[in-house]
Amino acid sequence: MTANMIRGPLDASATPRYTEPSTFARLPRLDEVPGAAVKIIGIPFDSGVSYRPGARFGPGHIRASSKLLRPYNPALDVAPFGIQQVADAGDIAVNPFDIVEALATVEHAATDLTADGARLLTLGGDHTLALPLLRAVHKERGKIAVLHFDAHLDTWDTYFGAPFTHGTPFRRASEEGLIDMERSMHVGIRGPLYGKADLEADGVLGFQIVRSDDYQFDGVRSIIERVHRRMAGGPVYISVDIDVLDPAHAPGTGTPEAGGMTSRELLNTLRGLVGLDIVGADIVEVAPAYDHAEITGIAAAHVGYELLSVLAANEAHRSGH
Ligand SMILES: N=C(N)NCCCC(=O)O
Ligand SMILES: [Zn+2]
Ligand SMILES: [Zn+2]
Repeated sequence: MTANMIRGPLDASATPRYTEPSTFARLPRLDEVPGAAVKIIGIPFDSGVSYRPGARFGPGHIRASSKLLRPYNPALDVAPFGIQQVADAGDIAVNPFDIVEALATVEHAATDLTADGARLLTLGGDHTLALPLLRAVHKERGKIAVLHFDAHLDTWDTYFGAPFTHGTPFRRASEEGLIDMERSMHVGIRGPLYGKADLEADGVLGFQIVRSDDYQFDGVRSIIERVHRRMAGGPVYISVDIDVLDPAHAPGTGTPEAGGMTSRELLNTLRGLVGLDIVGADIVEVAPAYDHAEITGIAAAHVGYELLSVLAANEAHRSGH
């Protein structure tokens, strides 16, 4: 596709920002364009949560909070919607009463949406969704490194005997052999655990941990270097649980933990990922009922914008634009 055929966001000086049904960043819907290299997909599912419900309303809230995003990202000197076609593919309708069925629906929809080689940016929904999204990516690319931003490990075994919950996706994914355990990391971990054994069990799986406190003691640059040392040289899937941010920066989430990173630290970390082979990403656990003044929605929208900017910068580099 040539550059002048690419459709970008609606022009805010011609169509005010608060008109039109919401798509992410006011991008076109997938059915309005011939195809898209990057597809944004909402998954309104929160049947896997252990505490406050409400992340099923995350996709709509993130879209509503993304209307102010502009086409040029000066931090990376890139136009995230101008290098390749990005489109909003709407929502996947999933069964809220049957988690196993919902996960199968997500896996199949993600497989269909990426059959043409497109990459997915998923708006959740709770963190259970990372499992079917990794299953779909694994079918295409084999074992993938996971860069997991979260206050929580999400490698617990079961909750009330249930294997598929928002606290267990990365345990199930590693058992299923989807993850390259030599190259995967949790970033932003903090807060009380059930016991020291949680960390030991996670270490046995093979994740490396960057603690939230490392941001204070080591700084963003050194963490970006750690990520590249660990993850370069193969496919990387990025999963962003919005509770990686401090509740001051993201109150609208189901299992908040004090002592998290700032949105500036997270956005700068994401900008540092240019050059990694990013095969897909998700933003999960946005629960608008606990949000105020769109604080969490705006943070999530900017996380999405930076992820799209990294994909665009990689594509610009690849195609020599
Ligand atoms: N927010 C996510 N994904 N997981 C939190 C699980 C914390 C718990 O119930 O102990
Ligand atoms: Zn979490
Ligand atoms: Zn999580």
